[in-house]
Amino acid sequence: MRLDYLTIFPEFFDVLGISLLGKAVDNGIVDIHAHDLRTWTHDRHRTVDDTPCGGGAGMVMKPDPWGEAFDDLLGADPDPSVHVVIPTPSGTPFRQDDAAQLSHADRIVFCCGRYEGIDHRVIDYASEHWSVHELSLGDYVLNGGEVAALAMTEAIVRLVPGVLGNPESLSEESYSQDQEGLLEYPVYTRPASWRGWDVPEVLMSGHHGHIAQWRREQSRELTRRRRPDLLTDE
Ligand SMILES: N#Cc1c(-c2ccc3ccn(Cc4cccnc4)c3c2)n[nH]c1N
Repeated sequence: MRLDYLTIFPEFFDVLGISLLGKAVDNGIVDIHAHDLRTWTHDRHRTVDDTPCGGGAGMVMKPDPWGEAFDDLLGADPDPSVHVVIPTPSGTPFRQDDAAQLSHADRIVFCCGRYEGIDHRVIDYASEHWSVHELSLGDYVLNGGEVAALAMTEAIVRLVPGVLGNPESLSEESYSQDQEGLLEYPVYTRPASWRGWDVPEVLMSGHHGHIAQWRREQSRELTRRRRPDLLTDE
């Protein structure tokens, strides 16, 4: 899987060389390239923004640098197997299903905007050539797309075979299909008693059936309290 990031802050993506994703890069499972969008500017000030047509506060990212970056990175031939991910507050919510689908992609280009966003014609042009996903990390406002791209990257890449040491752990996580899309149950480790708090007895019983039942009940109760929207049968 090749991941490209178009951004005016490429250093944001230096962290991808650390930990699990770093190992995935070292193992050749993932190939990461961060690009400074100003590479595709031609004026002395390396300008990437301009005033919004129709007025309004702030600045909008000019289309030209993005178009020239697309030309260099992707060429002009349409290829639906290339996925262009545009983090945006107006995007559809990024969910585990999106991460799962994108984990099968061979190529993903993240377009990280700043200011008040990217000239919409960039999205229109990209949509004619590649598979475009306008996605939002959540219902809060960030200053740009980089943090969202990092979070989406981790959610996607950890699902790629060979990246996680123990793929079985994926099936027991919150939002995973094996968990019926419920929140994950509380987890514990040693010691059995810590500052007056004990590990639930059932988890120390060695009775796998009782443990599985307790975990299902915990997941449903936690989901009922915190995320009733995830419950389908109530
Ligand atoms: N994904 C995602 C996001 C973003 C986000 C993503 C890209 C950009 C490019 C610029 N801004 C600032 C900005 C602020 C307000 C209005 N319009 C733009 C971005 C915010 N904010 N919140 C999310 N969940």
